[in-house]
Amino acid sequence: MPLIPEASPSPPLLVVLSGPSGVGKDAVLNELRRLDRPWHFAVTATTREMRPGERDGEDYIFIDTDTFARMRERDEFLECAEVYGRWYGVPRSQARDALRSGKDVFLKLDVQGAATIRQMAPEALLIFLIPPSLEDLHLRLRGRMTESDAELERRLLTAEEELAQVHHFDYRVVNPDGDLEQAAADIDAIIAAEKCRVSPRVVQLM
Ligand SMILES: Nc1ncnc2c1ncn2[C@@H]1O[C@H](COP(=O)(O)OP(=O)(O)OP(=O)(O)O)[C@@H](O)[C@H]1O
Ligand SMILES: Nc1nc2c(ncn2[C@@H]2O[C@H](COP(=O)(O)O)[C@@H](O)[C@H]2O)c(=O)[nH]1
Repeated sequence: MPLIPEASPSPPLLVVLSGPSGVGKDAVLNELRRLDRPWHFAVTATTREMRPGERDGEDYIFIDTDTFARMRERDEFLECAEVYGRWYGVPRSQARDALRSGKDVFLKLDVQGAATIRQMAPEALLIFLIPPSLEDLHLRLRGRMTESDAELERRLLTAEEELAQVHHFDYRVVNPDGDLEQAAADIDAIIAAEKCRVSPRVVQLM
């Protein structure tokens, strides 16, 4: 009798979407939401100010520095880091509960955050989003009009350092100019391929 291959659903993935500031992580994540897959998009807590058009609890959970520090002391963050002088952290319960319910979980992190997750959960799937060129990245960040000139300069300098870290990731996806659908389709395809692995990634979070 021929063997029947293992056909049970593969375990949920912990997907980190990283890349330099302004490359389009949020824009691509919004595109991915539209695909309506069984995915949970973690909402990060931050101490930075809300930008015009942002919604508390949807784009970020906006909290003050004392509240963040208390949550950090109580070990309530799966990962947290100071980025550009503000604190950002993924609430642990959010990621854990979604994984337990069988959903793949997306985290949007800077490169240092991706490295922390790799150490903590080596089976996490790390995707690095890159711009078609540095010039495109500059134009996107400038065009967003959310940073002062000094802050813009700081983010662009950091971006060059971060782009050199691409080899720490499992996949790199280009976010082509004016074609978010392509970037989202590439990520969707990566996840579909991961679901077909003979030895699937198994993520265990504390
Ligand atoms: N494929 C694209 N083509 C053209 N513009 C884009 C594309 N993707 C994103 N943008 C624009 O680039 C700007 C930065 O995008 P976004 O805020 O999503 O970046 P981000 O990587 O999430 O940044 P940050 O890390 O600072 O949160 C936005 O104005 C967005 O509309
Ligand atoms: N390490 C982490 N980095 C995070 C997290 N949430 C967001 N970020 C990164 O911060 C910068 C700035 O974001 P902005 O919204 O203020 O422009 C960007 O690179 C994000 O990827 C997190 O929970 N941990």
